[in-house]
Amino acid sequence: MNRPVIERTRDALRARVASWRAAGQTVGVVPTMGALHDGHLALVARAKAECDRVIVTLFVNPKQFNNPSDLEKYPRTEDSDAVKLAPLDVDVLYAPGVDQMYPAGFATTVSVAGLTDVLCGAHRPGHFDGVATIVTKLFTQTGADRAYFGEKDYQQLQVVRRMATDLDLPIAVIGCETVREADGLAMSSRNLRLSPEARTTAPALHREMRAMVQGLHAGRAISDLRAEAEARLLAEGFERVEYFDLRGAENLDLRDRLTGPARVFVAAWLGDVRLIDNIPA
Ligand SMILES: Nc1ncnc2c1ncn2[C@@H]1O[C@H](COP(=O)(O)OP(=O)(O)OP(=O)(O)O)[C@@H](O)[C@H]1O
Ligand SMILES: CC(C)(CO)[C@@H](O)C(=O)[O-]
Ligand code: BAL
Repeated sequence: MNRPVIERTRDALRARVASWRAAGQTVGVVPTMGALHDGHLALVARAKAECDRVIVTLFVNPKQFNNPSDLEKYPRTEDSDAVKLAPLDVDVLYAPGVDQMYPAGFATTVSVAGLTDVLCGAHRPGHFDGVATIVTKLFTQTGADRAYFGEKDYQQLQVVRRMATDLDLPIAVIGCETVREADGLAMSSRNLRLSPEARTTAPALHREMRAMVQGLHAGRAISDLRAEAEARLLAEGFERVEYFDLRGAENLDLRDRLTGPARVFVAAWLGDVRLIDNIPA
């Protein structure tokens, strides 16, 4: 039970990884923006089980925030994050400053076409360019063999897989199931910003996704199911539903019926918090 060593610079991180490599050890990385919860810790536990050494990264990446107020309000809890990682014996918490990741003159963007045009990509302009750019840097800086991402951010997982394949990055991208609260709400750092009342409303999102999947299996039309789900969410106190779609699990192509592997995806605003979730259909 040790708090992880905290590294702040790419060069110090690389020196440490080089010493592990010299000893023939494998390295796993879990990229995060901090405010750690049990969803993150499940990724870390899986990495620990599969790799000799584990790096958790903590960087609130300004380039992926399309909304300045969202960036400003993003929870920052590095000290308690380090405490939460101690029982998992994580080797390094890599928490670089913005100057390490985006030094003066930084001018490169990694952009994945197609997959990023839909769902969150359509509603958060520039978001996935910011994610793909920073994840590319985290992969090259850590030199990890395996990287762990949650299915809660399913579109992100697919974008990162595409990017790693297309750029021949020598790293395996592993997707891990969404960890939920007992009432079905997907764990998320942004849940910390829900008012107590909004927190009691939030599990409706998961309930409505399950109702949608049940309805689809019963042969009902997606347009009717979507209209009913949206009406119920608005009646329960959600301000706005951004999308509520059935899409192919790999290419995220829009579907109007169940054919092959597919998932239901939702994004909705509750107060000033944007919640996203998805489940297999
Ligand atoms: N409930 C969860 N179950 C499994 N993985 C998760 C869960 N929540 C987040 N993750 C994963 O943890 C990694 C880091 O995510 P991040 O730090 O953005 O946390 P988050 O809870 O998703 O925060 P946000 O509120 O920004 O969505 C991502 O790969 C993300 O998919
Ligand atoms: C992958 C990630 C750490 C990149 O900043 C972020 O998008 C996240 O926390 O899911
Ligand atoms: N969990 C995905 C990161 C973001 O919403 O910016």
